[in-house]
Amino acid sequence: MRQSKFFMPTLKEAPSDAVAKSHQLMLRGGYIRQVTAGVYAYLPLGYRVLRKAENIIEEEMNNINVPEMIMPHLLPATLWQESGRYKKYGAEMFKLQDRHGRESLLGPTHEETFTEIVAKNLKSYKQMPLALYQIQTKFRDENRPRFGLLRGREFVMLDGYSFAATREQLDEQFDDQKGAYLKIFNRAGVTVHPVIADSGTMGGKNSTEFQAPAAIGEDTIATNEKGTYAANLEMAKSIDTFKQEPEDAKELTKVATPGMDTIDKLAEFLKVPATRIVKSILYIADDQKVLVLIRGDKEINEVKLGHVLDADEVRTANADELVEITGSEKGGVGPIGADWADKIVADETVKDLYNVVVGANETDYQYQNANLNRDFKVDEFADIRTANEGEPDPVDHLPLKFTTSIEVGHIFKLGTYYTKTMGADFLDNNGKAKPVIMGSYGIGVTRMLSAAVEQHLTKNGIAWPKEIAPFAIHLIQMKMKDETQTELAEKLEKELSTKYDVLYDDRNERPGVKFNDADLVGAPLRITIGRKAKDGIVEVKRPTDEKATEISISDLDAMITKELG
Ligand SMILES: O=C(C[C@@H]1CCCCN1)Cn1cnc2cc(Cl)c(F)cc2c1=O
Ligand SMILES: [Mg+2]
Repeated sequence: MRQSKFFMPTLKEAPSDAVAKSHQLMLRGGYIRQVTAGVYAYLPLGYRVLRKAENIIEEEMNNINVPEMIMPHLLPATLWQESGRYKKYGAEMFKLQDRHGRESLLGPTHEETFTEIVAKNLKSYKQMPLALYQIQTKFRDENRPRFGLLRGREFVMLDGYSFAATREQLDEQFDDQKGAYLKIFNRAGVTVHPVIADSGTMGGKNSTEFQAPAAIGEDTIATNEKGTYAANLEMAKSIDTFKQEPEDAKELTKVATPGMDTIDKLAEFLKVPATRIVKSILYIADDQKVLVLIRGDKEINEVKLGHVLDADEVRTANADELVEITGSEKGGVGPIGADWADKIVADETVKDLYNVVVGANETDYQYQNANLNRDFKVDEFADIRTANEGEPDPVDHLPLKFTTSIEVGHIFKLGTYYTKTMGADFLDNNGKAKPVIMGSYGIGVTRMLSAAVEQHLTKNGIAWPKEIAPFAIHLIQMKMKDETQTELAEKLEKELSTKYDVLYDDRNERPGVKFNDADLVGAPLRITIGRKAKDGIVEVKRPTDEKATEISISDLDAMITKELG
């Protein structure tokens, strides 16, 4: 490809609102251009990378016998009303009306569509297990699109769906997909950890996320050094190492603690450790008042709490509700005499405590020497705490390490939620009607490209992993008027193009411009044809090399084969 013909508008500086490095580089390198908030055009350089990633996906899906298809982007609301999800997603769903006033939407994901078009056509167990996938543009009206392709409002997703007659078949399909995903990320040069993840509103208990470590990531994962435990912090479990020596129950006493509205202040004021304080937070779960207790040195994990409460909406009571319901402001709420609570849920760490401090349900008053069962009850104990870095993991009891990461994939064992609500039954081998069992699987393809850049930054640009690099070889000629250089450059372009994607920088630009642009293209191998062409010498450089090295033409092929395969 001649660079003089390759539309690649580079920028010296990225716009100030681009904060993520991958966003800055994709703008500066002319990979993408924003059309409107969170919506991008993929220019030739960006599109080449996108197509390479999609090709890897197509090969790996082929390898597990999962055929590709594509669903419409424009969907009827009726489909989502049938599954009961139309009203569940608010502003994030792109809704529109067609000319006949029919409610429609731009697909944010396609569980309903695959249930309608595929699951409803599977009448016999003999037709399963079956899986299909698409690489398709999704629309989600993110409130704050940011970081370029990391969080856009229109993005490319690989989404696949599996259909099974039995749980065992689903388990197998899930493992096949997980294996294929690990190969896809590996070939795309994106380091990922498969982690235990929250299934959110998708039903089913556990799902697996593929998390790519990167400083810009919005997620945190907890892993141990042996790699035998990895979970999204929303779900991570840790062993509580604190043990309080048993004590005789002392007399319950009420104490004034004016202005002590944080655990640290309270601990200081009463001269007790935070582990002798039990925090009480009032939650409104759907319409239930749930008092949640946790030891003073721990934090409530609201995703875990949500699983325990099994409610659609879980939120903390606001200041007014707090006073109205409990009679106390924040910090003074407690479990003693809390008859207003529909339920009292406590983290497991509250169980083996003696003579603790709890709110007296009166602003600025606490009880000391409160004891479980004598002074207050707990309806349910559960792990609702956020794990802390350094605490032992639940598998090998090794210290948990936290890593900031980007969610680039998420796979779910959906079960029968969609097929039950939308009526996709099949006849099993006993002729009994049963709902098809589904799985759904996804990779954020455009997000994955940004993750690849975040993981392969160089001082002045990108070091693309070779399988998704926009070009494998970047030929740079120093002086376009030099006949010898042109002759060699054109010879190399012709020969190398038979085996590799070659970008030949034939522009009349100064060397500095050419090299700066080459840093942004980030091809695994840069070959410079300059003064020494007449001696049969060129320079080669990888994006991660500090500087170029000279090599004679006769050694070039062997070096390229070693470098690029
Ligand atoms: O998309 C998934 C689950 C899996 C992920 C892998 C590929 C198949 N889908 C979860 N999710 C996320 N955001 C959404 C936003 C809107 Cl507006 C919506 F209507 C639905 C969803 C939604 O269902
Ligand atoms: Mg997810």
